[in-house]
Amino acid sequence: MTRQQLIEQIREKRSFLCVGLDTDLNKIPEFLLDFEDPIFEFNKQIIEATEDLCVAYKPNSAFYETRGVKGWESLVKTAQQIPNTCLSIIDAKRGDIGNTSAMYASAFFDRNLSGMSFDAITIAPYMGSDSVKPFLEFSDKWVILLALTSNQGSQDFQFSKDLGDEFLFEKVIQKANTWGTIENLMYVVGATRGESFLDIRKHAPDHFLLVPGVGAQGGSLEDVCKYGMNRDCGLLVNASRSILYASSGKDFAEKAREEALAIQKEMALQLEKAGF
Ligand SMILES: O=C(O)c1cc(=O)[nH]c(=O)n1[C@@H]1O[C@H](COP(=O)(O)O)[C@@H](O)[C@H]1O
Repeated sequence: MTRQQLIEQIREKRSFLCVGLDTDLNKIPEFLLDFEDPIFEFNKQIIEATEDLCVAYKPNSAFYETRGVKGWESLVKTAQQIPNTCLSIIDAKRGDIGNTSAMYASAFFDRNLSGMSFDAITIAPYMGSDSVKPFLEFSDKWVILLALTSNQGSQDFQFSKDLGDEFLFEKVIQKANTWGTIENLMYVVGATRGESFLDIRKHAPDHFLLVPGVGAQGGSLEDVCKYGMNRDCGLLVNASRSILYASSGKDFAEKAREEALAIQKEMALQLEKAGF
């Protein structure tokens, strides 16, 4: 999915919601355990219940890898289930020496090899340009680079100023801006970082930002929009647990839809306010 197509989806659906598919066998409704592939069945019903309300889905690979071969099969089927009106993001946080990154890239981008062809992948920037470039070499694919994460530990390195008068996350963005373009590179910025979006937008005014941390982690959608929205919206706001596990009963998909709808309505207001 291109940047322009993504913007069109946001405009049409009045939403910049990304539903995180962090699907945990211990948290899904018990009756699904009778299905041959409970994780896939859960994802399928969540996708069917929310696809008109969101513009992206983000399975986090950890939740699938933890189940070995079975989990990998659920992930492949889930990837194929994501409609092409939504950006498909694999949250794998990869990055390694060049030839290894090339293997990771084909694992998630090359349908002929792996059965999966995600539109985008999350990448850690720590190993530098040659660890990121193999992902950027795939045409029509996106790298979503960790810039300022939502967790407490982001203080350890990302807010360090040891290299001068700017934070490390600002240096990461400045450098990475030379690796990709606004057409194939996004940054992860946690919703829990409110006013830091002003610093991010100084360095990346036009990039899309993937913003996890609303819902279960307590980030404010209003602040994210106030400080982070640009003229193309420029935001994909992720919620995982608050949507997926809105109910643990038979009505889980319906309740997930209600939760997604509440977020979408707030997003529509914010888009309206921004004249988008
Ligand atoms: O890259 C991510 O998506 C990510 C980055 C970050 O800074 N914080 C963060 O929570 N995430 C992911 O976003 C999702 C958040 O899930 P919930 O807190 O349940 O909405 C999880 O899959 C996290 O791994």
